[in-house]
Amino acid sequence: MVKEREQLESVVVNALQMRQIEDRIFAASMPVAALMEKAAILCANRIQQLYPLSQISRVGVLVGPGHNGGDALVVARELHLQGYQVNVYCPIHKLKDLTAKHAQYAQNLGIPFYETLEQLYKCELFIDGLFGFGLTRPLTGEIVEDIELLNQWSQPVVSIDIPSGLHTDTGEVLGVAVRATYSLCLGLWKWAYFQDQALEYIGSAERIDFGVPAKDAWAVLGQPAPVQKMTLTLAQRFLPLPRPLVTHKYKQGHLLVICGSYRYAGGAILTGLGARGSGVGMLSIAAPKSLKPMLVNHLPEALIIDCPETESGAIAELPNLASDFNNYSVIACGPGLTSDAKSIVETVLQAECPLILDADGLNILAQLDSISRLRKRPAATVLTPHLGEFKRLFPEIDNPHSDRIKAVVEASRLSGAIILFKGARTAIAAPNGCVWLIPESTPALARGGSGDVLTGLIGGLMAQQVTCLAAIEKTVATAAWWHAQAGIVAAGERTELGVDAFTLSQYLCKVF
Ligand SMILES: NC(=O)C1=CN([C@@H]2O[C@H](COP(=O)(O)OP(=O)(O)OC[C@H]3O[C@@H](n4cnc5c(N)ncnc54)[C@H](OP(=O)(O)O)[C@@H]3O)[C@@H](O)[C@H]2O)[C@@H](O)CC1
Ligand SMILES: Nc1ncnc2c1ncn2[C@@H]1O[C@H](COP(=O)(O)OP(=O)(O)O)[C@@H](O)[C@H]1O
Ligand SMILES: [K+]
Repeated sequence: MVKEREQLESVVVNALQMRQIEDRIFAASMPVAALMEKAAILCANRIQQLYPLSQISRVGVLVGPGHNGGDALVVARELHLQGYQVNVYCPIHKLKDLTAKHAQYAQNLGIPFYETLEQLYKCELFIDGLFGFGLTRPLTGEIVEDIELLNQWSQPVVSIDIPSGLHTDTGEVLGVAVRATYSLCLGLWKWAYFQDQALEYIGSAERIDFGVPAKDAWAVLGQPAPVQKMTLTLAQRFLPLPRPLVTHKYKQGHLLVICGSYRYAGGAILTGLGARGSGVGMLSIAAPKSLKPMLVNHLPEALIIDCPETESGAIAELPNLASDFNNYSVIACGPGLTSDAKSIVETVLQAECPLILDADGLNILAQLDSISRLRKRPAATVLTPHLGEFKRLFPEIDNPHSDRIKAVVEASRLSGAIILFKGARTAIAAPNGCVWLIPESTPALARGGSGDVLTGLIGGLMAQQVTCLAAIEKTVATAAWWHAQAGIVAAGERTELGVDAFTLSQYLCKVF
């Protein structure tokens, strides 16, 4: 049972799936009112922990017409019974039956209901129960003005299930949305919590586990669930630890990194440092020959393969390497190559081992119009685009930022590759339909070179796990989670301004 609850923590659903799971619970005779009571009492308890009566007393509760409003009224009732001064604002008068019952009871308890939001301006805390996952069309009219007013005020806001006005799946703002301090996601994590465009509305995210039966979740989603968030427990499970006692360097994976140019020399170092952080057994770096002294200086453990250079200082060719690709477990190619290294990417695409393409590797892939070739490769390909690279690679996918989860799934389907779509909430999709979401990160990582560290880390982890390649996407997601956590730990110690890419690489070893 414990394991099942733990598994449910990593499940991420869309509104339709949540509705289907809920319908199964109700069909099995759970009373709707009892489920609401359970979920909302847990919310009330959490709100009291966050904002104890000793610190605030006056609470404004915003109640919508559906069951999100019903939840809010249960919270209002409980806080009132605990001694908070609760004021309710219920802008839409036509309520669903259960919500109307709770409104009636709250009024009978003597909780005051007000006609305008302005009348609640003295409240020290707001509970947002206007709309939950039932919101599908844009908000209009007075409610828009109410939410705009609430957003202008400085009091904390706790949103129940999701900030009102956000689309549960895409995280899109439907006209206007509440900017929450905390969002208490009910039951199972919803997609919006992992969509970049929703983040500034969600505030701190918490899940309220009201006991969704695992069998209902698996019946709707299948098992394992197709969309999951990475957790510490899972990341630890997917790491190549413990190492076997009897092993040697080549058994711990041999990563070949192909990167750098005279112009972008640092990209080669940072990718190498990311690989170093992964614990990979052997690291080889193919780079323009003029970079060799510098690379040896920074990465004495790496084998540097010095390559002839173009006039512009890019790698001109890979000496003897093309025939030797079989010596490597994995190849990571791209950071700092410049667009002059086209032939290198062409050559690397012929390698028979798993391949990670990043940065200029991706731009060249787009220029070569070679996405369709990836499917013919005998081993897995991992592409790690940020939004700009994503658009160049997949021009047929409209507005990928407007639903990053859908976009990454589509990109993986189109290319047959594992796609890691970088962002504030990085999303990873595999051709088998599995999606992994990275639940937290830090804007400290929005700095040149942090992606290079990630490429090395992914490559190094994959190289160590090359024997279980059925689950490459798990390894890629573990690397992305690790990278984000290193950023969080580093920013915690050094502020968000203190996490340059080199520093980030030094924090990788502090995460686990
Ligand atoms: N899942 C679970 O396990 C549990 C779920 N629970 C809770 O139920 C919530 C879902 O409840 P819900 O289905 O009643 O929908 P909700 O989000 O309250 O809003 C729908 C209402 O808004 C209305 N409406 C829609 N758009 C509108 C617009 N633009 N402008 C104005 N009105 C608009 C719409 O009206 P209609 O479309 O019918 O005209 C309808 O009346 C969920 O988020 C969670 O909090 C918990 O109680 C227990 C466990
Ligand atoms: N606002 C943000 N919040 C969290 N992580 C971010 C944010 N912006 C960027 N990142 C992360 O930083 C890395 C940047 O990679 P990339 O854009 O390739 O940079 P570079 O090419 O300069 O190395 C990615 O892993 C991305 O997910
Ligand atoms: K809400």
